[in-house]
Amino acid sequence: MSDIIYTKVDEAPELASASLLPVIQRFTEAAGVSVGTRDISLAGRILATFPEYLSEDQRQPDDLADLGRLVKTAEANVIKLPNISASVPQLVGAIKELQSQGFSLPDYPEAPDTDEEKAVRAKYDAIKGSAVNPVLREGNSDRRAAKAVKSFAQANPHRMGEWTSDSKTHVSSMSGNDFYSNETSATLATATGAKIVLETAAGEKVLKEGLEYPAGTVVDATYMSAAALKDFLAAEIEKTKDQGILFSLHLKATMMKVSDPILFGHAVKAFLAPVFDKHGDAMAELGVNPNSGLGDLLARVKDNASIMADIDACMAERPPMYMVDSDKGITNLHVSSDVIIDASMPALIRAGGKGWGPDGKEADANCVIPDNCYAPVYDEAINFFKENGKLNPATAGTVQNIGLMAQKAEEYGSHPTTFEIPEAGTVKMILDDGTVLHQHVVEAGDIWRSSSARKAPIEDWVNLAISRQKAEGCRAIFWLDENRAHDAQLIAYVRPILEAKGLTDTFEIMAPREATRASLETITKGEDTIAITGNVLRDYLTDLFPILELATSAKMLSIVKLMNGGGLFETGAGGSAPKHVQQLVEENHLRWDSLGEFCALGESLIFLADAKGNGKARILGEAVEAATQGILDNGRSPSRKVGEPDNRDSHYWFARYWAEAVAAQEDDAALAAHFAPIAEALAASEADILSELAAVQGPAADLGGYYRTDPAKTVAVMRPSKTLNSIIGQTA
Ligand SMILES: NC(=O)C1=CN([C@@H]2O[C@H](COP(=O)(O)OP(=O)(O)OC[C@H]3O[C@@H](n4cnc5c(N)ncnc54)[C@H](OP(=O)(O)O)[C@@H]3O)[C@@H](O)[C@H]2O)C=CC1
Ligand SMILES: O=C(O)CCC(=O)C(=O)O
Ligand SMILES: [Mg+2]
Repeated sequence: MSDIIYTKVDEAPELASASLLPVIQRFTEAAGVSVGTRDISLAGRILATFPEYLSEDQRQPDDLADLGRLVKTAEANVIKLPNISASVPQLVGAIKELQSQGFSLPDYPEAPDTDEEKAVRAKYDAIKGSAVNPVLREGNSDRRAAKAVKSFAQANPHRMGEWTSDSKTHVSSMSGNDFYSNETSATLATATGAKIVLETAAGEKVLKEGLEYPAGTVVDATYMSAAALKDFLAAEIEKTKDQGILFSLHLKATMMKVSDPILFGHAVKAFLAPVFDKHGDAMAELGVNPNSGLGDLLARVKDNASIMADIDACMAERPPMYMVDSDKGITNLHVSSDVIIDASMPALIRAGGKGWGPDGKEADANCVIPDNCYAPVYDEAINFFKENGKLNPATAGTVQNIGLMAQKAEEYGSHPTTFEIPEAGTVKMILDDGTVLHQHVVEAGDIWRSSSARKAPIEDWVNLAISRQKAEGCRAIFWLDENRAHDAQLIAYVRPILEAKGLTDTFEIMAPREATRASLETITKGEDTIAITGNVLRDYLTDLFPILELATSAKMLSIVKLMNGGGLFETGAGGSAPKHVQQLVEENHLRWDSLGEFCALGESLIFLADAKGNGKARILGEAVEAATQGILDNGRSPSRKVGEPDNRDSHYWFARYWAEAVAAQEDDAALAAHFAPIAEALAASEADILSELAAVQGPAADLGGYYRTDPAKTVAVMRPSKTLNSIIGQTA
């Protein structure tokens, strides 16, 4: 096993790796540190799942399972880049591409019938959505902007859209019968097994059995009423039209992979309600599944003139929709994975409450976020900016995050314990001793979910928050709502730990709405605060605040202190930026910023130095920090425009600053001597390297695939400088 594992992923970060990883492997070799890879890409995970369909030489090991074991050991040192959490259209796209590349994989069974089809579907469904992060995250999360990154953002503030008090942008959520209002929660006194059943007039149907919870686990259950959701969506569509603003829906269908595609499907149905009323049967025959989005729907009905005419007539009556890409006519309801609330809401807030309309112009929007668990965060942020005007990134303090996520804590909606209820009845969670822990009376179509958080991760999270607050000395708030069932159980864990340590006055506990306001007030004053949150708010806030403070979450330091002693270093807090790949393919310019990778690499090397007593690794790690500073100080980050320096140029500068920093240090003369000629060669060849890199920009680039690019073509595109390659050498 290599000392450090660098994950192979998809899209923009994977392209960046083709250029950056050879530098990392070459430089770390000098400290006796090996950097290997494990494939967690969507394509790689698909291939690893179906060996029986592949020839011997096409088969791939199950690297995710391997990493899942590694992160439970003290030896783990993993640099984790963002990977695709696939929606169904993305999964189907990846399968088609792999089939076209000669992998005879089975099709994704849309409506599985035979036992074989059902088995294939179950395997594909396990790959869907957020299937990687919950396996690797065997620790809680510590996300913040490194000091250098925050200072740089203050000295070079990005443009922010203006907020005015008359903005019509607002958040709309259900008035009840949602996950928030129906939640029940309990902490288990002893370890137990459990099952989930649906009792109907016809008898008992087991939804899930074999659940096992250790003592102290907080177990919740709740449901959203489909009828209430339907009424809510219909009313919001009308209200949006009356207000003359854009209709927008914000969900996280990738991470909440069971619940949120269903909510998304309800919105598609509500928007096209008259069309579904009239043509429902014909559309079902054409294979339309509203959960797959408007894009898939249109592709299936395009040859039916009568349905198309009714769709056009319906859309003409509807409010304009918030667009993902107005040039290409891609709406908010086209593909569920295109609108990811953690990125979409902050982008809209950063823009002064504006979204793009179908006419390509900016407009105010109704931000529909059906459930009330976390919608108040965005609602209050919008209220705050309407009252106070936009945030000033030059003077704003920072909101750091300590997030509960270890051992699949609070994996709402992505759980194997989330169900779309097939028929009316009572859902019960029954413990092994017969106790009914939770029960809800439900109707057909309601979405019922249970999630849990174990005792050890909760205690670890509170202790991590205590140590981070001690290190920073700033305000620290537990974002917990005492009126919410689940949060009340967590508060019962938090208070005694704080009391026992005499820290009750050091920490505040506030509901998300109040905590949002308090945090915005704090950073507006130029002060810092730590948001100590559950898993979903960890996700939401580590995009919201970075996007306001730094323009992007790509620059975040994202450390997962694994509970068994290892380290997992995530890069940034954002995703895999599909738009960046598109630009590279069209005009050979990659605007992906690898600052997240640089930060993670520095942390990983210093962690390795501590864990293995490797002094050379520490020197390399400290030099990475100096190089990252150099990138910022000298403005070497990628530009967004073709013809200007891109990701590849930034890697050249990173390699050069890194080599120069090692060559300049005096603690290890041998290491300095090893790096001096590399630094000199990089400096001496600056003009040649930069002109070789610049020469390739402009024309289209061929990667030989999207989900599984051709390795040789990718290297040719991402390493176009012969001079740089001769200094760095080949990938190990
Ligand atoms: N941890 C993980 O594994 C995560 C995976 N994802 C996955 O990523 C995909 C895309 O998600 P999406 O929500 O659109 O989020 P992204 O974070 O990929 O994109 C939002 C926007 O942020 C900017 N951005 C993000 N990263 C960088 C970077 N390194 N350098 C420069 N700009 C950056 C880009 O803005 P611009 O276009 O203006 O340049 C981008 O379009 C999905 O498949 C999703 O499932 C999402 C979140 C986390
Ligand atoms: O796992 C995912 O799909 C997304 C994770 C994410 O957005 C995050 O951790 O910030
Ligand atoms: Mg996120």
